[in-house]
Amino acid sequence: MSDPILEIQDLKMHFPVKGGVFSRQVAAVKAVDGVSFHVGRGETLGLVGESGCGKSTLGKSIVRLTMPTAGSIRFQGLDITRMSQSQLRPIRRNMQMVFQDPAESLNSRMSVGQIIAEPLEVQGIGTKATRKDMVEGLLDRVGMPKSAAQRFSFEFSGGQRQRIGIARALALNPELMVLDEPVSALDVSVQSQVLNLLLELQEEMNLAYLFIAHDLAVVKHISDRVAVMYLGKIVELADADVIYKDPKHAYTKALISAIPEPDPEKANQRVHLEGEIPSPIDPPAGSAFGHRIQHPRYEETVGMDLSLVEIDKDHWVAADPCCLSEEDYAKVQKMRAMS
Ligand SMILES: Nc1ncnc2c1ncn2[C@@H]1O[C@H](COP(=O)(O)OP(=O)(O)OP(=O)(O)O)[C@@H](O)[C@H]1O
Repeated sequence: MSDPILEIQDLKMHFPVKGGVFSRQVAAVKAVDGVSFHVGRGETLGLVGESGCGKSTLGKSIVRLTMPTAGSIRFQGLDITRMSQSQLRPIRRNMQMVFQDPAESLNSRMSVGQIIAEPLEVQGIGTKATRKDMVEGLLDRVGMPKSAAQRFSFEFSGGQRQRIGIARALALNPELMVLDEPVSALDVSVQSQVLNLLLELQEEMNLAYLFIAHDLAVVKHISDRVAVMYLGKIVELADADVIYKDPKHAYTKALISAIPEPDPEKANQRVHLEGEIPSPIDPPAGSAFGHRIQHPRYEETVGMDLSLVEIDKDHWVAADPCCLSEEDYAKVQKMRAMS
């Protein structure tokens, strides 16, 4: 394993739900509910799961756009979980976030040059003249002409706007980028161009990526490891090729089978995801996926420890009898007893 740049331990982000005449907290949305993982230097960890499972909330907590409810975030060995905004300022140089919708995340009243130069200005880097050179260098790095600096982001296509967003995130020479569905809003042909750009930049700058996506197809080519998230928790985590070739969890298997398959015979073997995702306000007491698929062993899982167990080397899966084959569940129990 490469040296971890980011270590997340039992992270929780619960949003209060207020009600009644006194607007008191009556419940909580458990958007992220006890997540642990690490990202190595220069590594890409893909984070996948359906809409609403807590991926964006997790990404925003990691770059501390929100203050997590519990758990810890260590970045470059420093505990940043409860740091104030002023303490975070020097750290933000090294960790940046790129958002899904380039149109929304780029200020339409600023020129592209101003957008890219803004983080440099905030950090007090360079003079106006040197920042101009830096902006041109950054545009060149993401495959855009220097002349783009004088124009506005809305004058560009979706793919070009995402390149501008990436140039802005690169301005401070970060070591970690949290990429929240950076290609989901783009056409398939443009997606692969932006993914290739991210791969090139990673190689050049030894960048680490936390790459968030809602389907496994997008993260397949870019990730070293993949974490699968369901209702605020990680249910499986392993090397990318292991996740695709030997998935253990029923939810991972369902996500894999949703990847478009040109071979009609294989396409027929699709596992359809049935039922509704349970609410993160009132999650099931037992297996959240078992509850969704109305698994006959669901009741057994109420109050059970369903946390991750290392079933094979570096392959972690939730110890959930509703979601594993009998053989894998027996193995998981054995591994847990041994640890
Ligand atoms: N500020 C907030 N206040 C209350 N609930 C929130 C807030 N932000 C997110 N949530 C809820 O937390 C849950 C997780 O949302 P989140 O956006 O993190 O999921 P996601 O997996 O990124 O989904 P998507 O891909 O649709 O963005 C959802 O139920 C959402 O409604």
